[in-house]
Amino acid sequence: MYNASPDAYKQMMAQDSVGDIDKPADAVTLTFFGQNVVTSTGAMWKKHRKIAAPAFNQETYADVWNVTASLYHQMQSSEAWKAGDVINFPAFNRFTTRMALLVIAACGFDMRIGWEESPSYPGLHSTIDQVIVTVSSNLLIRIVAPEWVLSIPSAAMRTIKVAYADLRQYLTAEISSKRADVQKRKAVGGMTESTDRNVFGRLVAASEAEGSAGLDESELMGNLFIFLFAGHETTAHTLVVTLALLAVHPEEQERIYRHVSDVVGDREPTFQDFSDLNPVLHAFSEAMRLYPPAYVQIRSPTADVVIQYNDVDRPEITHDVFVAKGTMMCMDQVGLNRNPRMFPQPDEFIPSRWDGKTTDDLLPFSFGPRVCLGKKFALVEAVCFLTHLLRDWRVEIDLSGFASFQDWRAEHLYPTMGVTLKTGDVPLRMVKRSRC
Ligand code: HEM
Repeated sequence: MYNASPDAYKQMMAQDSVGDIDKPADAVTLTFFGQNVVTSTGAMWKKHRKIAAPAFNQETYADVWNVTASLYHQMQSSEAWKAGDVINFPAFNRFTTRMALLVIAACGFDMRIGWEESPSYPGLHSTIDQVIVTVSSNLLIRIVAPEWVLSIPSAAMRTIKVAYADLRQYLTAEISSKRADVQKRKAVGGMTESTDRNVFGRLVAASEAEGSAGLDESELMGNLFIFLFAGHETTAHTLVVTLALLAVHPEEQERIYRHVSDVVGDREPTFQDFSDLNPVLHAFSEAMRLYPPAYVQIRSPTADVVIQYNDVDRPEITHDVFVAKGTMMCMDQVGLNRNPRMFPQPDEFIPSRWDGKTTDDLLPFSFGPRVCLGKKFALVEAVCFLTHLLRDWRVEIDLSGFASFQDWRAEHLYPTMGVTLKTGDVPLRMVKRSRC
């Protein structure tokens, strides 16, 4: 059964894993490093969520802002950004991917890698940032292909196989070093460090706990992997799409620029500004509505359920839909987010449609008890990055060779559906604003 009704989606997801709706076990595929908070169901999911959730707090979000801002400034000082006042980037998504990866590495794992650094670790075949990018950009092969496919003697398969082995080796070494660190502090009765409270610290500590509250080694590994992956791909793609859509809607971009200038003037934007930067947030939300990265959620009722929806022509009338136990439900995020009943002119980029709405209305992050754990993390990172960039640069696209924006969009913003929904390389032109 396909669902593109936001009302029905909210009703179903409100019961997700706590009522009569659950993830069907055979629809879950990201378990090759071990069960984790995304893949597990029932009591196991509750345990994983309880362990990881406290790591997502105001202290973390302030860190996300500061790390993103610092990486932005480092990026600005790098060679690629010194090419002049007008710079053409053939694949701007590489910048947003690197940004999002380094932010989750720093704020989730305390791996503080500079913009131009590529740390290598003993025994790994490439630098750790390359390893993570190779692993996450080849997830689909890993999911759909049987294990033996990785042994096919081809350079591509070897690269993937080696990257997976390297990531496992790296995470194992990081776990040992974190454990040794915590033990040392405990032995001298020392205080816990703030890094013990980030998601990595909490997961490692939980792996030391005994009984049903603890994580076994495979669950620990599974969660570390999922946070690295979920924590960067989705944000990176939405960021580049936001910039491309603002490039073809210069009036929206100018509105944001004026707002940012009014709020922060010439000073450095800070985390305290976050709640005053709604136009930036709304541009990101609107891009995510049009291109929802997690484009489908599969659910199945564990008992017969009844869903209500309002009549299309007479919304005051409610209909019941009976959904039998075991029905496979495909929650279609593209359909939900382009449903004209909730989003008039659904295919248009209209950031102001989010004015007066709350982030509960942002269905691309899901809804209910299993709403995305990294939602605010992603929003803070996005608002910080976009605020800095759009204040310093005007973003444009090069339409030469294209009859219209539609043609450009069909070529460069064509979504492909792999593990997440993403586009190919997005070429963008940056034109320096006079204040920098
Ligand atoms: C634009 C960015 C993001 C989008 C659109 C997004 C979207 C989603 C969606 C739709 C789900 C529900 C999936 C399902 O139930 O089948 C989800 C779950 C999750 N996300 Fe995100 N996500 C984003 C960023 C992040 C970040 C930055 C992190 C971590 C730092 C993260 C961590 C998680 C986790 C751990 C879950 C599982 C929650 C649970 O099942 O209890 N996400 N995300």
